[in-house]
Amino acid sequence: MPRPLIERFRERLPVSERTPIVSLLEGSTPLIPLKGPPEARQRGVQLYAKYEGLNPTGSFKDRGMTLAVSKALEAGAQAVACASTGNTSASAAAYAARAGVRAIVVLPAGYVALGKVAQTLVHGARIVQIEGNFDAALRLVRALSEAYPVALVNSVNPYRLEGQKTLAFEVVEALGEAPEYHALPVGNAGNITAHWMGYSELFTDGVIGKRPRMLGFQAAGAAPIVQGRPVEAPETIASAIRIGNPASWQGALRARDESGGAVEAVTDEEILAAYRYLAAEEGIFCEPASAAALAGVWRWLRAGRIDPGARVVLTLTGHGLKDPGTAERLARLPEPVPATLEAVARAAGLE
Ligand SMILES: Cc1ncc(COP(=O)(O)O)c(/C=C/C(=O)C(=O)O)c1O
Repeated sequence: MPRPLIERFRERLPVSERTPIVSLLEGSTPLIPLKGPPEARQRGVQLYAKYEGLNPTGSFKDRGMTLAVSKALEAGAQAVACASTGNTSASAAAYAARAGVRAIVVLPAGYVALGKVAQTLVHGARIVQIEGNFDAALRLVRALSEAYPVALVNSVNPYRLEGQKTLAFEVVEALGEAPEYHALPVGNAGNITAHWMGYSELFTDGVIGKRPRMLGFQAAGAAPIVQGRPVEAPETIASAIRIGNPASWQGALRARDESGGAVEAVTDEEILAAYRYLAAEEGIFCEPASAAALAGVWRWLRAGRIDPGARVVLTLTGHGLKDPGTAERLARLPEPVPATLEAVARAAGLE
């Protein structure tokens, strides 16, 4: 029976018996062994998908939000606030509803794609659209949290990363030790920072004898860390990582350098090829941003950069249903056929 994430890893989290636990039984997601593309099988490389789309709101954000909202309640907050149209706001809204406090989401007007915030609205969040840009939205949620009993739950909140580091604990539990490589998409870079925190804690405590090489992948049109400078107008089909100036930039560099890993860019075409492969060949439907992890590892495999026999964990950060727009845009319905057995069998490829 899955337990609240905070209960499972209490001794490694900044909580006490005074911390109320706000939980939707997040975490405990499956680590699914993949058949893998030929380039992996030929080299005896075993890929695993850490399927974070199976969290309560459909993304890894729930790991950080359960802790951030629990700590906000402990501190007497009456509301939580963030500036995000994506998975962060959906998760904040769900956990605020669970906790019985208000969720406030501040967004630049015109930025709001209803599909992206529908989940947030259904959970009862209060969306505030401002006449300003994203930076202004971030500045205003910070000001709210300083002037009112409102907890800021963007990824600058340290409790978010503390909660997200638990993914590394679950991988080591499942494999018995750390994988040789751990790949994931990089947007604000909170997640790669948190993964590295988790593995480093276990390494320091002697639970694991080595840490994985961290492979972070950005979209080519939104790759500030790869380019070494902020990207003014980031562009990619992977909307969740369309970020030009990552909040945890330094954390990503630390994970890359201390692990002997890399932060590289993959194209939207490579992302979509990995997105289609995971759904059609492995039965795993993740959102485009998540598929960047496989896109990058696939490129490393083709270049012979993954050691033969290695184990590679891919963090698939969100469920494919979180971005139905992309799935719909790629879908092509075939022409109707006569309602006869012959026509249907032929159309189904049985003849
Ligand atoms: C599915 C999915 N995959 C990857 C990322 C990148 O993680 P970070 O590198 O830790 O930012 C996000 C991030 C989304 C937000 O930042 C937000 O929703 O505000 C995501 O939703």
